[in-house]
Amino acid sequence: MTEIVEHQGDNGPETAALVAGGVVNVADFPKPGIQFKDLTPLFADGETFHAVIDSIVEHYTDADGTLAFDTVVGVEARGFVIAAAVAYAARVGVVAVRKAGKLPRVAHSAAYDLEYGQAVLEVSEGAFVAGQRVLVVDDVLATGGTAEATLDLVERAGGVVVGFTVLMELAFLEGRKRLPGRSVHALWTV
Ligand SMILES: O=P(O)(O)OC[C@H]1O[C@H](OP(=O)(O)OP(=O)(O)O)[C@H](O)[C@@H]1O
Ligand SMILES: Nc1ncnc2[nH]cnc12
Repeated sequence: MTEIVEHQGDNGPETAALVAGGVVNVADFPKPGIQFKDLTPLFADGETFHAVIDSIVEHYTDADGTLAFDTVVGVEARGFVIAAAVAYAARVGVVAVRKAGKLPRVAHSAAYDLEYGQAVLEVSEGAFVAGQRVLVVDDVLATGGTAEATLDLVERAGGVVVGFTVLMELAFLEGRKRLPGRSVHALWTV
């Protein structure tokens, strides 16, 4: 069995503890051998969800209140929950990067592997103004396939990725190795 080593995460031990308290481990989902991290309890707890979203916005806000991003991207489906809340709290817009076949006006597609399968992600025509600063958010960083594909799509669509944030990073799957030179931010790392 993999030994789980807990680290505090980039926003400090209090935020890491909040995230940790909202995650349930489910063995053998969606396939045998996968330890699935279910963050739906975190989303369902209003105070925790609020604190976690505020913590992300604060991380990208400097001392005089200036935001480091112009828009937020969420990755289907769990990333949508986080992205919409971050965008609302920061008073910016939100862009959905979707699984194949869901968008009516596809500009770019990217096929990728994730921990338990393969998929294709797509971004809409006109999703970004050229040079727009983009924060990409998701719930989990595992192997990094989803993140690598999403960041590539954002850049092909004209956005400038200023950061990638997740609530939980499974460091033993080494997702950061797929994201060299990227600013990766995890609230809780195991
Ligand atoms: O780092 P990786 O190995 O690529 O895995 C991380 C991705 O896997 C999950 O999404 P999933 O595709 O299961 O979609 P869902 O949100 O629709 O459940 C998760 O929300 C991340 O997007
Ligand atoms: N183990 C895991 N738990 C939850 N989401 C995931 N996405 C990829 N791997 C995952």
